[in-house]
Amino acid sequence: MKKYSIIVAGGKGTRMQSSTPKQFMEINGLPILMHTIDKFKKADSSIQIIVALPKNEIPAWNALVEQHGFTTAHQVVTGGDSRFQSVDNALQYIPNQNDCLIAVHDGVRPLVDTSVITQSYVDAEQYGSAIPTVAIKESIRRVTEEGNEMGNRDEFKLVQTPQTFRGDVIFPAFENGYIPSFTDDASVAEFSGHAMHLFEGNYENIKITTPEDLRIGEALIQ
Ligand SMILES: Nc1ccn([C@@H]2O[C@H](COP(=O)(O)OP(=O)(O)OP(=O)(O)O)[C@@H](O)[C@H]2O)c(=O)n1
Ligand SMILES: C[C@](O)(CO)[C@H](O)COP(=O)(O)O
Repeated sequence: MKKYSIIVAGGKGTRMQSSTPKQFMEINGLPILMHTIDKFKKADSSIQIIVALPKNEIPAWNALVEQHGFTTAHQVVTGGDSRFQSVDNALQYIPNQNDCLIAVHDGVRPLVDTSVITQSYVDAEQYGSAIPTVAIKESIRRVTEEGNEMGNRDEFKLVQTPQTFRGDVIFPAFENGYIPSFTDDASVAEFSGHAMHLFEGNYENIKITTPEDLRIGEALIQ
């Protein structure tokens, strides 16, 4: 089956509180988004990469590609107002809806392990979906109206990306439309009636969201 990757980088990075979109911020001299794109190329050079960017940031991205001599092949598409919309826009650029595997990955997760990318395609072909998760290491507490109470961490997993799907699962799910409680692609696919297949992610695969995450990224990226 043909493999695609939709790398979503259409956000504003509000929580990073930086004038530069966080996906363009540099770690070890290279924009985060380029580190992320290169992980997919390294995992499997046959993967067709689609990158969703805010419309007004596309010229800046093109300038960065030029500046860094970035040659990894990718198709740039316009993102949307929500992550859902950015994925949905990118899906329109994939022709053979039923005969493909599509990994959706956050542009700001450059620390994904290539073995996790590879595994996600293998598992998605077999199960229809492949969602990387890791166990919670800390204790958790449930916030209630009265205060808070202990929670059972064995009932939860932390969810990462790439979230990978067969075309026959992801396309109909996104056609059902958006509801505000969707936080990822697994929730979209689950809402359309599919059970999600989980597999082991890698702990380093953090989502660079707030300034301290940048320091972790700097320490871990080779
Ligand atoms: N309309 C949107 C919103 C988010 N994303 C992407 O989804 C990923 C995860 O989102 P998040 O970390 O929340 O990024 P931002 O939305 O940019 O950050 P914030 O919520 O702090 O504004 C990021 O790669 C982001 O660029 C996207 O493609 N389109
Ligand atoms: C998709 C995701 O990274 C999985 O953990 C996460 O749900 C994105 O959340 P955000 O609030 O849109 O960053």
